[in-house]
Amino acid sequence: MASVVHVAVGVVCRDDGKILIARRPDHLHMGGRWEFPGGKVESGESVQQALSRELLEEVAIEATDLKPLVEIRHEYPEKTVLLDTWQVTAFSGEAEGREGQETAWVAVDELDHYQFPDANQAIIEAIKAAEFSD
Ligand SMILES: Nc1nc2c([nH]c(=O)n2[C@@H]2O[C@H](COP(=O)(O)OP(=O)(O)OP(=O)(O)O)[C@@H](O)[C@H]2O)c(=O)[nH]1
Ligand SMILES: [Mg+2]
Repeated sequence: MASVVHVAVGVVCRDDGKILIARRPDHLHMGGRWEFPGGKVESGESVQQALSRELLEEVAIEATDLKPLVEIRHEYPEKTVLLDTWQVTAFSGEAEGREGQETAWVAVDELDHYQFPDANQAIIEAIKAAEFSD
């Protein structure tokens, strides 16, 4: 059985309710599509540590408060991912694509206008559901 890639994913939420998305570089898996920033959990790291590291490396955001949102397991033809997704409710720093990626702050009801990897539909639904329970 192929192994599952454990990925820490951050839904960074600004005070005005907008969410940070970034465009995946063309040469990567799901290149050209928009994503929530994050990356693979490395051995010896907790998922929170991985997420904090990835947010700083990719979009210059220092997360100061994380809460679990949803875990999505998705099978792509080439690999299976576990998207361990957290809401970043407090952070410091100005978001910028440190790896040259385009970034955008998007209202929840505009997320549907962007093309994400297939696994992300379930994350977007969880974001919409969380909005009403806050
Ligand atoms: N970061 C992130 N990855 C996602 C999302 N949705 C999704 O299917 N993935 C998949 O999760 C996998 C791992 O994410 P990644 O490429 O960001 O990993 P990483 O930052 O550690 O990259 P690296 O391996 O180049 O160092 C990729 O196959 C990617 O396509 C998402 O919203 N955010
Ligand atoms: Mg990444």
